[in-house]
Amino acid sequence: MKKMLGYGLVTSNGKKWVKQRKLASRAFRSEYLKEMIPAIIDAVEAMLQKWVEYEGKEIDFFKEFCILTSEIISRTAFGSSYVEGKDIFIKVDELIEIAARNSQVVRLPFFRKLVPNQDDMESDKIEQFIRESIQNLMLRREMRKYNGDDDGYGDDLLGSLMRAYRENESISLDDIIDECRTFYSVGQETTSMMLSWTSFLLALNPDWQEKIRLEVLQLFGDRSLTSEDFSTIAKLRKMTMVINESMRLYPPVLGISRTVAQDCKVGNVLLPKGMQIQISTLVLHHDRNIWGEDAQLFLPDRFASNISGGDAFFPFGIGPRLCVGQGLAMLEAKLALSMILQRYSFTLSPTYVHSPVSRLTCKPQHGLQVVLQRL
Ligand code: HEM
Repeated sequence: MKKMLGYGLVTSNGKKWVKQRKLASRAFRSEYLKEMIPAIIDAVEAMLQKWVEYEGKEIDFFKEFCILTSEIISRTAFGSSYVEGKDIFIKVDELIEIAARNSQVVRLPFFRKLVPNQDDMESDKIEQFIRESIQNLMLRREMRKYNGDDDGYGDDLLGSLMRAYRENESISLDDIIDECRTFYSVGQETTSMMLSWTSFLLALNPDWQEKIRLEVLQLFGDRSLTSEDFSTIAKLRKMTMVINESMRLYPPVLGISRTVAQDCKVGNVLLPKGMQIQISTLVLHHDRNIWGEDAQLFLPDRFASNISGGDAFFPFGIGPRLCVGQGLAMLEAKLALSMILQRYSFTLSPTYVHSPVSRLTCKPQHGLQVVLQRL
C-alpha cells in the first residue's frame, strides 16, 4: 500500500496523521467545496461535449468516468495550476502502475541501489519529475504572492500544503509530494467506481432513472448549473438514496482495516492488542440479518429514512479516519449525474458483461458499455 500511496494521510499514524488530517480537512471544508463547483461543471461539460458523437450509440461509461474524475481531482487539488497538476497526476499513475507491477517483489534497498532494474530507474526518473514539477508550481505561487496579485498560496489542496510548509508546520517537500500522490490515488478511482456502479444500476432500473431525472428537472430545469446551486444540490433526496443504495451493493472500497488498541472481546471472539483486523464493507452491506431477505436487491427506498443500516452502512469508513473527501465525492457524483440526466437517457448495451472484480476498489472488469439516447 505504501509503495502505491507513499507516506500520505492514508498510510500515516500518530502525530503525523493528526497534522496531515488537519491540513486535508481544511482544503475540503464546505465553503471551499462550493468554490470547486465551477471546476467540476467545466470537466463534466467537456465530457458531455464529447458525447454528442455517441448519441444513439454505445459508449463505455467506466472509461469516461475514469477520465472525468481524474480531470476533477486535478482541477480541485491544483486549482489554477491544473494543467501542470494534470501532468503530475499522469506521472503518479505511471508510478502506481510500476508499484503494482512490483507489489509481490521483495528486494533489499541496498541491492536496489547497487543494481537498479528498468522499473527502479524509471520510477526514480518519474519521482524526480514530480518533485521538480511541484517545486516549480510552488515557486510560481510564491512569486504571485510576492507580486501581490493573489491572496497568497490559494485555497486548494496544494495551497493548503504549501502554506503549512512555509509556516513551518514541520511538513517537508516529500510530505507534499506524498500527499498529492495520495489524494490522486484514493480520490480518483473511488469516485469513478461510485459513478460507474450508480449508472449501471440506473441503466438496469429505468423507473429509478426517470424518478431522479424528474427530481433534477424539478430543481434545476434544463438550465446550466452554477456554484449558486450549492444548497439546492443538497435537496437531491432521491438521487442521494440511489447513490447510497449503489454504494451499499457495490462499495467502491471493499473493506477497512484497524489495529486493536487494547485486548477486547467482540461477541465470543477475543481480540488481542496489536492485532490487525479487516472489516469487510462488502459482507456487512449484504448481510441479510441487517438488511433483510431482499439484501441483494436494488431498493433505494431503504434509504428514505437516514437510519437505514445504521453503523453497518459505511462506504466512506467510520470514526476519526472517516474519508476526508466524502463531501467532494458526493458533490462530483451529484453534479455529474444531474448534468447527464438533463440531457440523456441510457440503457445497458448487449455487449456489457457483468463481472465486478476487486483491484483495490470494486471495478467492472470489462468496462460499462451503455447506449446513449438524447432526450
Ligand atoms: C466514492 C468515493 C469515495 C469512497 C467510497 C471513499 C472511501 C474511503 C474509505 C472507506 C476510507 C477509509 C476510512 C476508514 O478507514 O474509516 C477513505 C479514506 C480516505 N479518503 Fe476516501 N473515498 C472516496 C473519495 C475520496 C476523495 C474524492 C478523496 C480526496 C480527494 C478521498 C480521500 C481520502 C483520504 C485522504 C482518506 C484517508 C483519511 C484518513 O486516514 O484520515 N476519498 N475513503
